[in-house]
Amino acid sequence: MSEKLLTLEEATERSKELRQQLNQYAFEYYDEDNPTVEDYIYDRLYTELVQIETTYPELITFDSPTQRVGGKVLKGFEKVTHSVQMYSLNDAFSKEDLLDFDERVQKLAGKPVSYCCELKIDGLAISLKYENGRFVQGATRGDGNVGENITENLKTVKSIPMVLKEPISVEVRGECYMSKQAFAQLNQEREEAGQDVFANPRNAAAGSLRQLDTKIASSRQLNTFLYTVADFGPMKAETQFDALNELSALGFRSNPKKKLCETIEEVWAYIEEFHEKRSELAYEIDGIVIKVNDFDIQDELGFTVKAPRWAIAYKFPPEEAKTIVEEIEWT
Ligand SMILES: NC(=O)c1cnc(OC2CCCC2)nc1N
Repeated sequence: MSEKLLTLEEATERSKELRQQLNQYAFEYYDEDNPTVEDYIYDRLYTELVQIETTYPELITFDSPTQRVGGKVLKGFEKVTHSVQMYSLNDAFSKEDLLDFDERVQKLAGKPVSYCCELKIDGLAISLKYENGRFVQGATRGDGNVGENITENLKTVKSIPMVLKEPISVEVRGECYMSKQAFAQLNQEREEAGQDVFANPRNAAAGSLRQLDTKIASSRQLNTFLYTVADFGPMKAETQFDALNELSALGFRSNPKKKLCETIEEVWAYIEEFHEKRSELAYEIDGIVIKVNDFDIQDELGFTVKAPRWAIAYKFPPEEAKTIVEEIEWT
C-alpha cells in the first residue's frame, strides 16, 4: 500500500491502523519489556506511517509514534505549581531506625499495619497529569510545591503513555531514570566526543530532562516507574499495593519487585534481599521505600512539613567506589 499514493480516505484508514499497531508494539517493547515483533517489522510500518503523514500532515495525531522523536527547541521551562505537594521521604540507615519507624506507626495507628515495600529508584521525581486519558502536562518535583514544566521532553520518553487505557483524568508521580546500560553507552559516546561524562545515571537523567532541545531528550533512552497517585479521579485502589497494580492497568510502567509485608521483620528480609541483588538490577536503586499499605491509615497518619509519617526510605550505603581505593600509607 505504501508505494501507491493513497487517497485521503485510504490514508486516514491506513494511518489509524498503523498508529494502533505501532503503539501496541511500542507498549510491549518499552512498558512490558516484552517485544512481540522484530525491530525491522516495526521500522517498516513506522516508515509507512511517516510517508502517509508527510503526504497528509493533517493526519498527524497527538498519540502518533512519530511525535515521540522530539524536534522542538524550547526557550526555557515554565514553572508549574503542583496541585498536591510532592513530598520527600525521611531516611532510615539501620534496622534500629526501621524498628523505631514501625513502633511510631503502630502507636499512631493504634494497631499493627502491613507495609508495601518498593525499590527506591535512583532517578528524578516527575509528576504526570492526564485529562480524559490524554497526557497534558509533565513536571519535575522542584521544591515539592513548584517544579518545571518538562512536558515536551517527557513526551519523548517511550514508556510514558500519551493516551491511557481508560479515558480518565488523574495525576500520577514516579521516577524518570536511565538504565545502567544506557548510562554506560551515553558516557562512552561523550568520552569519544571529548565531552564531560555524567557522574551517575541520576545526573544523566536529570541532565537529559533539562535539555531545551527535545531531540536530545528523545535520544537518551530514558525510562520510568510510576508509584504514586496524587489525584485519584475515578481510580478505586484503597491500598498502595493495589494502586501500583492499577497504574500498570492504566498503561504506566510500575516496578514489578514490590512486596506486601505483614511485619517489619518481613520488611527487613526484603531490604537484605535487595541489598544483595542491587548490582544485578538493570537500573540503580539507592534503597527501599517502605509505605503503610492501607490508604485510610496513611490519611490518619498524615504528613510533616516535608514528608509523610506513613513512609520511610531505608538508604543503602553508596555502592563501593568503582576505582581502586589507594592503599593508605601507614606511617
Ligand atoms: N524513588 C522511588 O522509587 C520512590 C520515591 N518516592 C516514593 O513515594 C513517595 C510518595 C510520598 C513520599 C514519597 N516511592 C518510591 N518508590
